[in-house]
Amino acid sequence: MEKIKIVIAGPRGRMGSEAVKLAYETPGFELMAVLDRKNNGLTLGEIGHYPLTEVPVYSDIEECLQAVNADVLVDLTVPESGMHHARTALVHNVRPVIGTTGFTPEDLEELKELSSEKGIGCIIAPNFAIGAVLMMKFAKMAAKYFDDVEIIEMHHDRKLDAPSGTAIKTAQLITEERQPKKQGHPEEKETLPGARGADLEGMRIHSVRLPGLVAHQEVLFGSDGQTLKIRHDSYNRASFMSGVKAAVETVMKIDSFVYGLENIME
Ligand SMILES: NC(=O)C1=CN([C@@H]2O[C@H](COP(=O)(O)OP(=O)(O)OC[C@H]3O[C@@H](n4cnc5c(N)ncnc54)[C@H](O)[C@@H]3O)[C@@H](O)[C@H]2O)C=CC1
Ligand SMILES: O=C(O)C1=N[C@H](C(=O)O)C[C@H](O)C1
Repeated sequence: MEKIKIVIAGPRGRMGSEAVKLAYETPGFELMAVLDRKNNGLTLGEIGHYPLTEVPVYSDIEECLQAVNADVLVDLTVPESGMHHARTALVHNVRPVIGTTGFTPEDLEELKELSSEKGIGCIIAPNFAIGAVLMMKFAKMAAKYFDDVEIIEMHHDRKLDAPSGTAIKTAQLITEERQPKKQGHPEEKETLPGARGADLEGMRIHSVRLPGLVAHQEVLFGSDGQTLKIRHDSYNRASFMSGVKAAVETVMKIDSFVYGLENIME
């Protein structure tokens, strides 16, 4: 079987470096190039710790995709670059697998349209960890029975976006079951702004940032006399890699836009 030819954006990052390892170690994958903000013209071997002396580094995606024959672009960067990379990949008929979070609803709509115009797969995955995807599915199930819910996401303090992509996706899945409802006391007042967290249709989302954390989330449901807590913890970035692998394999087989790994899990 032919190998899946991959370009990875963000190879020096916490996630990108794990993804490089995955692409390098997976027999069915071939790492064709990486996209880095700097180091254009060098090789991956020269900028990282890998014996990948043949893999070229590009700083410009247009130049990269013209020079390299790729099937899939994996992006693990920042929202502005991620969006530019995903859009450009689709234009070049390269299938995006995007783990970068912080996209706006308009960004997602644009990628959905472009993917449909091109008739090729595009996967946006706010969380690649199987446990986190299950947490989101369970939260959606529970929302059918509980009207009151608060999401507490906890991440390392190098994270740029808040709330996390996972928290937003969880909240969106919950809204598919829950009617909008203002939670808490009808006359509650914040004496310190932000104390009650972000508000999505009346449900509250809280973002904790601390050194020492990796990626954690609790979904707390409450009703008369009982609470239900659904929690997921990622203790390292390797926890995301089986999901990245599954997304790369799946994006080759689909011809549509997918937002969230729960949509491709069997
Ligand atoms: N979907 C998922 O399961 C997960 C998603 N993430 C998301 O992935 C993204 C990256 O996270 P981390 O690896 O922790 O961040 P990081 O800060 O460690 O890495 C980001 C990398 O992107 C690079 N970069 C920025 N602009 C670039 C450009 N134009 N071209 C090429 N590279 C560029 C930076 O130099 C940096 O090395 C974030 O949006 C984060 O929220 C993180 C963990 C899991
Ligand atoms: O930045 C991170 O670390 C993570 N980002 C993703 C998100 O925003 O949900 C996924 C995971 O939580 C780790």
